[in-house]
Amino acid sequence: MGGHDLQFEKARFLSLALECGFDEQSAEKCLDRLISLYGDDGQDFVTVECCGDDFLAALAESMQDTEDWDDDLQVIESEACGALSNMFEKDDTSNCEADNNGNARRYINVIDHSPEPKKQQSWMELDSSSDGEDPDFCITKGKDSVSTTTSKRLSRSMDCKSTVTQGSVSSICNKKQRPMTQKDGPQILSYEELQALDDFELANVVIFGNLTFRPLQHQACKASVAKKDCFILMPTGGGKSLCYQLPATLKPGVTVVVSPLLSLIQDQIITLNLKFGIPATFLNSQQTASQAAAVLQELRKDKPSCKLLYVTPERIVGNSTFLEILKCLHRKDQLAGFVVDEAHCVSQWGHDFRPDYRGLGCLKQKFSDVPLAALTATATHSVREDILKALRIPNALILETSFDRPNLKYEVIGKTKESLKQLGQLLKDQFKNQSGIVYCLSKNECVEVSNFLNDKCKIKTVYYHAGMAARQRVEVQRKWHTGEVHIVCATIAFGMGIDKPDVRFVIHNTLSKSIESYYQESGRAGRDNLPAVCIALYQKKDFSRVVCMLRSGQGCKRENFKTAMAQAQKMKQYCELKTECRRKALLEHFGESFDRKDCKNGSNPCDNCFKTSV
Ligand SMILES: Nc1ncnc2c1ncn2[C@@H]1O[C@H](COP(=O)(O)OP(=O)(O)OP(=O)(O)O)[C@@H](O)[C@H]1O
Ligand SMILES: [Mg+2]
Repeated sequence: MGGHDLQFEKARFLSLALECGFDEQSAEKCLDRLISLYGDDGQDFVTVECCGDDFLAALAESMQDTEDWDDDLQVIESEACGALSNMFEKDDTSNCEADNNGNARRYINVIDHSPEPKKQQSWMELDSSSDGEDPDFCITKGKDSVSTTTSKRLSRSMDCKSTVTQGSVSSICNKKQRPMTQKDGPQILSYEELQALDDFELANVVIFGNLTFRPLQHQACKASVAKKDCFILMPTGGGKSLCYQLPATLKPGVTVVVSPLLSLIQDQIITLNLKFGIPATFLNSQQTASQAAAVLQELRKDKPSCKLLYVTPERIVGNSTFLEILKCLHRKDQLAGFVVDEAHCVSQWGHDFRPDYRGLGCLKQKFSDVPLAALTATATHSVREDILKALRIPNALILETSFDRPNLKYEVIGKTKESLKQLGQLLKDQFKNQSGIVYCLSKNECVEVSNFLNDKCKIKTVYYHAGMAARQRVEVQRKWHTGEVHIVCATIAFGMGIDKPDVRFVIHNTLSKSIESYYQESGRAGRDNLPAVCIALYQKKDFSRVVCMLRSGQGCKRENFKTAMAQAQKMKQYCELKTECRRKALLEHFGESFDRKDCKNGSNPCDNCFKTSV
């Protein structure tokens, strides 16, 4: 390459760096080092195509970061394990109270998921007063316990006991709750209505407290009981858990659920055992030997009592003891099914690849007749194909709902010079007294943002990141959930297993590292299906910080960095869309075709569609 060409190439490198938000001076220095590294003979290779990524990686490294990235969730994971262990060590009866005969009663929440926006809550009593040996399920009418045809159908396989009084699932008021008024009163299902339900519908009402199914949940339950392999794609908060938890309670035996994080497992185990009364347990590599031994002993019984067993992937892949247990369950006809939750972790092209997930293909290889369900909210077409192949379920029934969340309004706002002031103003103008999350890229950023909002803008906020002590994090979660504080400034550590229905806004103070991450994080808004806003505050400079974070996270693996960069570039493109529909861009990323008119004419058009429609 001649000198002229090198100059030309240098200009291209510099414009690449500027485009990614790096400053010119640092870019020039880094480029000089790169050129000298290749020496005179190797200068032909100094092209953006050959070493653009290496250049960006070196530039990111040279930035002498003071930022404290929050990509190490190990601390939170260890604590989740501790919390889980504690739960199983003490007999938790906090959710129960005694009836007149001294029997423990458990109350569960019934949420009406009718299409009307306002959700109503009522309370239903789970009666566990009869003996525990041979559990039965009965519907009582008035005072007399009448075993109905429906109850017999359910009693064949359910482990939970429930009482539905007055011929209806209705307001058996939880004494711990406020009394109900006419307005927020109970949802009543008449005795006849209950009788008309099929087994799945009845279990959905009685065990899970939902009056209806969401799209595809019923099909997913049916497929599972019919022993079909399934691939379930539903948006964030769409209700994927029910698709395997409900059939697990109906089917004989144990359903083994693979989940990537202990914190997610912790959430599920608590909900299943304490809210729904479904016996569920877990196994993972951080348990003590005696804790694990107790679970294994239970699994070795002829008829284990637990319905769901949660495991992290490393528990399965290459673990011969556990595979033996699975074989033993299988021989006894007690292996009801496998579930791979957050299945995008299987694929290297997904946004959250976990190497151990890749080995889960061994499940179908060893237990070909045991149905496997894979579930995710974020999979592009190629990721989906990759997952089906890796899990060896090429003929799985694909159940897919739209990724669209029509109640979410997507918006990008260019940052001004005083971006924190701008954020404060935005919160005051648009989200006063509303619950929301402000996502930040690093630990120091979330502390800084929270302090600024508190001190300078007089907006009450709290911050959350993985570096805080467990006690503090629990306290932050409590304050936010109870509405004591409306706004959390957090890193991505805040989010796993969060299921707060009334989050009205998610603001990204710094863009996410990929479209998949953005979809997941922004998807925590509006889980109650009411309108909510997802705003990304953007400036080019922030992208260079994302590059620095990716560089620090991917170590020296060139390929990983390259993939991560490609994903981050797409997020950047999303932020830089001038006129195109953001909803369409998000959905098309996941391979879903979408007509822009639906965004324009919908009740929550994205900012670009809103601009062009007025
Ligand atoms: N049929 C239903 N009726 C009413 N509420 C439901 C129904 N199904 C699920 N839900 C509720 O919706 C919320 C989200 O469900 P779930 O956690 O299963 O979502 P998800 O699809 O797994 O989301 P994520 O992708 O974030 O993991 C939960 O609070 C759940 O109780
Ligand atoms: Mg889920």
